[in-house]
Amino acid sequence: MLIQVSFVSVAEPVDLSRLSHGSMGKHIEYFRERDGKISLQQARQKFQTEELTKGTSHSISLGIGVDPVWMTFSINNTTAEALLYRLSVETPWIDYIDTWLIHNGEVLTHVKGGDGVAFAKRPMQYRYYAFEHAYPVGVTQVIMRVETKGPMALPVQFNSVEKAISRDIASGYQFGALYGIMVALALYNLVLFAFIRRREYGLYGLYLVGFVLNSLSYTGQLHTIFTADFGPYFQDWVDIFLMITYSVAGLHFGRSLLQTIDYAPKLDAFIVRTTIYIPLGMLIGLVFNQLLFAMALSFLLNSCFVLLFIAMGVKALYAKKPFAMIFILSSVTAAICITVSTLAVAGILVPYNDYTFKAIEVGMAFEAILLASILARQFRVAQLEKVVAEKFAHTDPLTQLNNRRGFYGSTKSTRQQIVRNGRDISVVLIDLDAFKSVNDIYGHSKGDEVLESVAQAIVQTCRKGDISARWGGEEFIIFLPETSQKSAMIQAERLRAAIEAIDLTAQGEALTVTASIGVAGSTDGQYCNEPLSLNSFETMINAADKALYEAKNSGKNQVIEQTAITDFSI
Ligand SMILES: Nc1nc2c(ncn2[C@@H]2O[C@H](COP(=O)(O)OP(=O)(O)OP(=O)(O)O)[C@@H](O)[C@H]2O)c(=O)[nH]1
Repeated sequence: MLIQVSFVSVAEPVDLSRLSHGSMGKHIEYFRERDGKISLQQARQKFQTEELTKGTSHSISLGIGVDPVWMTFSINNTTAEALLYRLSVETPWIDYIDTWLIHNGEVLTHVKGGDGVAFAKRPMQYRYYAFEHAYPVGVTQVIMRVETKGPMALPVQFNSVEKAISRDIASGYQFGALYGIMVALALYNLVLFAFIRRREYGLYGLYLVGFVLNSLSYTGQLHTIFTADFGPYFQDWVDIFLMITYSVAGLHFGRSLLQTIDYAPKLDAFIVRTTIYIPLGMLIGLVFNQLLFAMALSFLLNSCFVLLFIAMGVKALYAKKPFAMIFILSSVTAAICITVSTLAVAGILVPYNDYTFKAIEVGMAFEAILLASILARQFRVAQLEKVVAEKFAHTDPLTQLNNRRGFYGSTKSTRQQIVRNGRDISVVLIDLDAFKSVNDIYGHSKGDEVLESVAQAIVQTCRKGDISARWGGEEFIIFLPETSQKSAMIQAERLRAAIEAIDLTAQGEALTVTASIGVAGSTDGQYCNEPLSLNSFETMINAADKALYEAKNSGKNQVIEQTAITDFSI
């Protein structure tokens, strides 16, 4: 009878011959240690006499800042020999875990661990609490006491050692893939930043590095690799500072990408202040050794992070910024995934399992990739803008002809070739007559229309190979390769007539436009009695200008060539 009573409240033992691996969550019964610390003996009594709560999912998730928990489950080794199994609690932040194995009423072993215990003293040098034991034939009761300041999420796993090792390998691959993508993206963006010096690439790189460090830290991996011997005190502080690196870099990346300062100055200033004051508050916490205070601030920043991201996206959408929608999509996805993981860890609404625990990482990876796609598109837009800017640097926006810079650039190679071959070049300079009065009488836009029409007339009159440009306000120039001054005169006269014939009306009346034209050029490869040289081009333009001046002074609407000019020494 007594034996029967003692098993009433303890769940059926798990048969090891049928279990090579799995979660113990649904086999566990537990109670909370509400009235001060109790001994193992007292706990054993409670397990036998009190009503216990049964686990319902893979993890016993009870929330943040809760009383210590006593848990128990039993396993039954029905084989003929002891079996080596690994017992683990797969949350790395649990402060203290004590496990007792009880066989035939005797305590076989007591294993202490948790991140409150120095890494070197933990039962396995591992990122979370785990130990291996050869379970003897028959029933062994496992009793655990867990105490932690952080979230009480207790996914208890019981695996044969082979299975435990293969789970380790699988999780190594998963983390490797995740961090591999993140680190590759981070390096790529940091390299881009080093070469093209755009802040958003650098900040995005830092954001990704921060994310990886944060993940390494809260999954306990950092402390098994880099900071194993630094002690739990150091680890706690490192954890909370690493937690905020990605949010700080991420927020500044968002500001820089969306240029929030231009259309949401208050939000922008709030973000700047948040990313200064919260880390500052944490530093003060460090100086006064107030871990809980600093921890609360880091949680606050990380919770605000996603909300501020969404707020930036919404503001950008209202301001009709490109990429705003995809920015919102990425941050909302991340927010949902972070919420899922947080609720699962806190034991509220969402069941705890491998997927819900890792949702935060999947969400962040998804967000990182979407943000990378924004940067890639932005890169493309910047390239297009550069091409357009380059075009405008050489083109007059009103007439679409070359400007001065475009003119020199596009004539250069032809000039060099002609000079080498001893052939002819000519220059025609055109200045509209009394153009000021067109603006004054009919307005500036009519003046613009005239300039466009003249540009068209020039393009239509030019032969293939001629290069025209807007030289100044109402002045145009044409470079005529393989053309002697004599031939240039004929072409200039044709152009003068074409300009005069432009069919324009203003205020219901015909508007006649005329131009004065100066021409200068070489004959038989000679210019000013010397073979053409590259220098003679400037001299030729000046000579055409003088001829133009002459045309203006002697009645306008005419073409004059440089022979009328006697002084070439410009
Ligand atoms: N609409 C318009 N006007 C321009 C532009 N660039 C320069 N102008 C005008 O062109 C006029 C040039 O005037 P002036 O240099 O006195 O020349 P003009 O009236 O043609 O006189 P002459 O050359 O002596 O026949 C000025 O009124 C400028 O404002 C432009 O892009 N669009």
